[in-house]
Amino acid sequence: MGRTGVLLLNLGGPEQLEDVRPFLFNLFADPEIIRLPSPWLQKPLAWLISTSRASKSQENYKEIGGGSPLRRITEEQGEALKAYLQKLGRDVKIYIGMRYWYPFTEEAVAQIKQDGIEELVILPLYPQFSISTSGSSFRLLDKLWQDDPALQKIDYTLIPSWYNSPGYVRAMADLITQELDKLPDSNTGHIFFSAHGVPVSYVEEAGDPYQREMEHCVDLIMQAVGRPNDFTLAYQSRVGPVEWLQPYTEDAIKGLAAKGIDDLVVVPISFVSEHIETLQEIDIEYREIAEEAGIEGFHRVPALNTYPVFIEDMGNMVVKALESPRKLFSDAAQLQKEVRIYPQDKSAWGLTPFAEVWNGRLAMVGFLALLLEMVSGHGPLHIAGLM
Ligand SMILES: C=CC1=C(C)c2cc3[nH]c(cc4nc(cc5[nH]c(cc1n2)c(C)c5CCC(=O)O)C(CCC(=O)O)=C4C)c(C)c3C=C
Ligand SMILES: [Fe+2]
Repeated sequence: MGRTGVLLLNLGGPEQLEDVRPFLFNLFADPEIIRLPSPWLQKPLAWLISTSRASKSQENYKEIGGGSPLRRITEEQGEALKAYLQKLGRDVKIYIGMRYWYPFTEEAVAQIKQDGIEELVILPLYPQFSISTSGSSFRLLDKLWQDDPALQKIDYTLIPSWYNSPGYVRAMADLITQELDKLPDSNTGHIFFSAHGVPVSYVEEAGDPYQREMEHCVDLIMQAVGRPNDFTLAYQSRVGPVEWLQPYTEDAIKGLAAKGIDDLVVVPISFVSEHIETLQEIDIEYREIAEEAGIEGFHRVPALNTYPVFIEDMGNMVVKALESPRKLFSDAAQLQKEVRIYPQDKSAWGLTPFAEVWNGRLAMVGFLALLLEMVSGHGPLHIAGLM
């Protein structure tokens, strides 16, 4: 058996307040996050949005202690995974590749190369596939692999999504039932799945399987919970002026309050670690909305973090992948056929006269928009919901 590695892919988050603006720049510079008709606009727009959004975003990070816990938790997950694999007799090196902050995916891949890894399992820490998350990381890996013949020698297996993996479903059901059992009447708590949203166009135009996988995932978890409780799936954290998947979490909470629901058991479902959208958005913002709307019991199911049933499931997925190398890769190839991940590839590249004129005009508009924002605090980016 050759040297074996597991690459855990994640989003990354700012560790201190000074990191927030450059982190946001990296995020918005990704065409899988903001889809523009021309790649030339990507960086100017990323600069504009990150500059104008930074202070509001910093306020939110301040409320959770000044930075994201994502790196720490991902490292803990990696250590727990390594220990579990060791128990199974597998000596595996774990690498963490974040998409928008340290340790960057590029650094992890350079280390994998330096360590002479021969067999690699690539495991995104997103249970459901989205163009905007796992898709973006896969695209980056694809580019790194294409540019480097040494990487092409690695025997790798990519796990595109795993929302239906039995251990993951069981782990989610365990944490939900533990929370339900704290209620005076465990059968009446309304189970409220709050998933990170994506724009509707990702699903309807680009073929993102995210919503389909999310709905299937919720059904599987509810079957595993095996209780008579009612449930809702809603989508949170929308950014910008376009339509995102509905129902929106805040509207769904208000709707349930109007129906007289007393106990809401909120389940963060699209992500396996605590992060700003659980600790700030759910625990502070949505709690306030729920309480103002008259819901007395707002309970939150913790994220999986290093919950042993979940870590063991990750370990079992890794072992399965190692025992059937490249088998799961065909799923990913199929996925790439179904999902139009790279719409920008279709547009003409190069500094054509058309592109030059429009980039110049848009840069001027952008600059004026930013000035207006800064002077008045009520410019077009506020109106568009990007600040
Ligand atoms: C499955 C999870 C996620 C999906 C889908 C997703 C899509 C998505 N996100 C944005 C914009 C932002 N995301 C931000 C932070 C952030 N997002 C996720 C997860 C998903 N995003 C995580 C784990 C984090 C990091 C949290 C941390 O602890 O630091 C942010 C920055 C925070 C903020 O300013 O609100 C933005 C912005 C878009 C536009 C998008 C789909 C197109
Ligand atoms: Fe996000």
